[in-house]
Amino acid sequence: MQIQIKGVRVIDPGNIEGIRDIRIKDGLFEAVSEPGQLPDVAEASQDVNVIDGQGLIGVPGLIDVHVHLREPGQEYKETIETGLKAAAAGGITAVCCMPNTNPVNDNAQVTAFILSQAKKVHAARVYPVGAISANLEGQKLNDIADMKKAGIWAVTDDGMPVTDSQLMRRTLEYCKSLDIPVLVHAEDKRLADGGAMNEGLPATVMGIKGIPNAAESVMVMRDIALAELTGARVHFCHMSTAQSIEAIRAAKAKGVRVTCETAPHYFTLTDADIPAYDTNFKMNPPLRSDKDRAAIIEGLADGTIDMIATDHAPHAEDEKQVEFDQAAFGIVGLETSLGLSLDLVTRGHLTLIQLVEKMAKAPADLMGINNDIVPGNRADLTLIDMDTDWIVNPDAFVSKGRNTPFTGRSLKGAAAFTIVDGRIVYTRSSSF
Ligand SMILES: NC(=O)N[C@@H](CC(=O)O)C(=O)O
Ligand SMILES: [Zn+2]
Ligand SMILES: [Zn+2]
Repeated sequence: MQIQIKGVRVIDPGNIEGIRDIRIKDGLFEAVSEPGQLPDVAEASQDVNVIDGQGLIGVPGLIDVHVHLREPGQEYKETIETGLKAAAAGGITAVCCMPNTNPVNDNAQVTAFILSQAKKVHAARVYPVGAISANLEGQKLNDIADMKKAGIWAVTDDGMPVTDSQLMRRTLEYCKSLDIPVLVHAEDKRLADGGAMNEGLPATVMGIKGIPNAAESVMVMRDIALAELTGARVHFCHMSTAQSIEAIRAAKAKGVRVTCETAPHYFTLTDADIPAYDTNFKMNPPLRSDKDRAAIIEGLADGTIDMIATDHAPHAEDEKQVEFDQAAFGIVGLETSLGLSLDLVTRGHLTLIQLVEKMAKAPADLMGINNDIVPGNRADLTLIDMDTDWIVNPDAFVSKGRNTPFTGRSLKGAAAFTIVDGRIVYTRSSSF
């Protein structure tokens, strides 16, 4: 299949910013030219898919470095197929899947299984992340070198912190020698102490046990110290607090090799927005105060926060339709991420170029892949319609998960086309 995109505004930071015609062939970008320079499609062969790029923005395929696909083992929540299709519907061309499946992705067989399942699906790509410790138990280090050979690009015990600082030091030394990053779920379980939402007035009013900011930031500070000690690459997942951002800002200024992500809910919502006992607003880390939300936006704007990832965490209805403190932590995010993130541009917090850096370029840098829109590179591309107004309706989600706090929210901007490996894997229908 060939694709020709005419007159699209391309934003590929550091490479292109302007109107271009793009030709895609055999999975690769074949030509990227100033408008009017490509031969007319009528001259080309019949199987050319022509897209009128007018009014659309073309960006390198969006990459989400933090997604829970739930397969193997919890296919009732999500499968690799539904998750990768949901990603495509959200304009995301590649996802990194967390290892907290059942069995855990703590060995090369599970990694190979995930890759083989993904191969059957024509949607987003998958980049598996392996577990640090056997069964995420924080005791025994896995054979990370073997998993790397099978296809992982990073490790994490996400969902669980690595409580043992010595094990974390060994992990960082091991991963430094393999040149792969360690993704940190920063949580001090003793400080979190079984809490279910942010510690503060809203929790007190609802009578729900709170989780203090320090439950996150003390572990961020510990792992900055260990990154400094070992020289390893540390990436902090789902940052939610002002104190974490302050610590990472200082670490970067010192030259410590750390990066971090936040998720759309942390720059969009606060604990004061949680309707009484609504478990679709429950996730880990929890929604914080307005001061934290402001610090997250500031961190995105000044570059302290490198990227936006969803922490897409689908759960079944019966895991959410229980008392707040009993409900599963986590919300879905793949299909709302772009719309919510574009709001940062609308509100003037980020430029569109900065947003593309946070949703496509910085993730690629972390993973060591090149997603520039240049001839010869494989064609992963997201075409964004900035003007489309739509309302979040979980019943229309491609994901099996319906657990979103954004039901009924009006958003502006969405993926019009998602192209992976030179194939259109998603086209937005006009019925939205
Ligand atoms: N974020 C969540 O609230 N839940 C995640 C685990 C995690 O990301 O820590 C999950 O797997 O459900
Ligand atoms: Zn986590
Ligand atoms: Zn997660």
